Amino acid sequence: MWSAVDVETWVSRRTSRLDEVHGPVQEIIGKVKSGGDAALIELSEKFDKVHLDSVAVDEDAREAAYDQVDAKVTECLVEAEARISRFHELQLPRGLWLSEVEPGITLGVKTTPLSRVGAYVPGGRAAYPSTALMCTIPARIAGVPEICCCSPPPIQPLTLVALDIAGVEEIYQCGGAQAIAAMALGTESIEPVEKIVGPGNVYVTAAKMLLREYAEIDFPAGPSEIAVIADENAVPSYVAADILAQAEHDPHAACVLITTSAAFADEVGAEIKKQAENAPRKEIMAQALKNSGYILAGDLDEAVAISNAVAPEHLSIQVADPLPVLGGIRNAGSIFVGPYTPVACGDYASGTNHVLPTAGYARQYSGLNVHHFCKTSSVQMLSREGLESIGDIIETLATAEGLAAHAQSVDVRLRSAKPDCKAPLT
Ligand SMILES: NC(=O)c1ccc[n+]([C@@H]2O[C@H](COP(=O)([O-])OP(=O)(O)OC[C@H]3O[C@@H](n4cnc5c(N)ncnc54)[C@H](O)[C@@H]3O)[C@@H](O)[C@H]2O)c1
Ligand SMILES: N[C@H](CO)Cc1c[nH]c[nH+]1
Ligand SMILES: [Zn+2]
Repeated sequence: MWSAVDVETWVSRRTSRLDEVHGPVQEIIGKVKSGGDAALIELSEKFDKVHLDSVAVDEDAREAAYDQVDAKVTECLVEAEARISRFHELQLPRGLWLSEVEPGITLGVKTTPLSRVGAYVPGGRAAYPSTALMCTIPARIAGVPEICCCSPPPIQPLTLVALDIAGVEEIYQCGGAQAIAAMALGTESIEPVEKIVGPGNVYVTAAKMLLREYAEIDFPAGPSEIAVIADENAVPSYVAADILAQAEHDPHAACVLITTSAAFADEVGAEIKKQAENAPRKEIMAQALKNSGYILAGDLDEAVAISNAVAPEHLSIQVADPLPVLGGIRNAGSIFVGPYTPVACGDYASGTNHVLPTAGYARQYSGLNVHHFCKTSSVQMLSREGLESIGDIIETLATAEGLAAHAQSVDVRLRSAKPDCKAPLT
């Protein structure tokens, strides 16, 4: 169950799964496109075994959910909300900045929140109130005025409470690829959104990838993963615990230990066996551990190179001198340094976001943050002096491209008599 794996096999196995479900997911998308709400209700019966009269969740259901949630859990969700908000507020870009880069030429950037976004909160194998917070708080902080959320039926009271704490009022009970299709294409009840964020299983992720023509997405965020870089100074029981924490999410979760010590790899294997024995989700863990294992590295530089090739969702660094290792990391969704930083800190309560790219996509994507919910427009303001200083460049290049009207738009200003108009900021 715990054995050595080689990098190439491990990396290639993880990226191949989305193609396998393209057929069924296309079929689901087609049904939602033609059938709207009725298709959502039919697909919920088929995949979630739940009969719905309507997909929309009303305010009464949101309020009633509090009675079904332990008060201490609600309290902790409120605490987590505050910490997640604090970290994401630090990311807020300036609404507008302007800078005079040379006399008469002022350039800048105007940042605008998206108008309407959809958050997918998974709910198949576990309730994910923490993900409800992670998906929606950055959107709220960015200033998105309309945030809607879909989660599989029957929607979990925990998810409703978390969404209420995050300030989300537009909620639908609808899961899987059909939820993504509904948010991207729209139905009678659900207005289409500009962008869809949030993790999910392989059906959810495949639908997000296939519907990018209709709605922008965050990134593929599928079954959870962890890579641990450890030397012989690390604590085997801590490393095993972090591996099992991600393994319990999904049979397709994948965990890899990259270590410089074969003896340490064996100790972690023994700990995994011991800790998994009585774990409530041991069957899921056992499946996930089939996708997992260890890689022996000659030294920490090699371990870093292997980790960068893997590009894990979560990277835990458990070595005596972690900062040089951290410095070498190029590809990782979220990084956890030192023995007292379990990945669960970022999953729930430190404040960082746990919606992260999986399957090697940390190579090109960043984890969810406030910038995912903003777009920028560049801004420029030139005075006559500014235009004079670059007019010749514009006219020469426009003429070289055969675009005389471009050249004329400069010429008409500089060669004609100065009209009675005033440039801003002059
Ligand atoms: N990467 C991240 O940021 C992150 C964060 C949290 C959770 N996760 C991951 O999210 C995933 C959640 O998965 P889940 O399954 O628990 O919940 P989910 O909400 O993603 O999926 C459940 C839905 O899948 C659909 N479905 C199930 N079987 C199907 C089938 N045969 N054909 C078509 N559709 C089908 C159903 O409609 C159901 O509503 C886990 O893999 C977990 O590891 C990832
Ligand atoms: N580890 C998950 C991301 O892969 C996030 C999560 C939610 N709840 C617990 N963990
Ligand atoms: Zn987790």
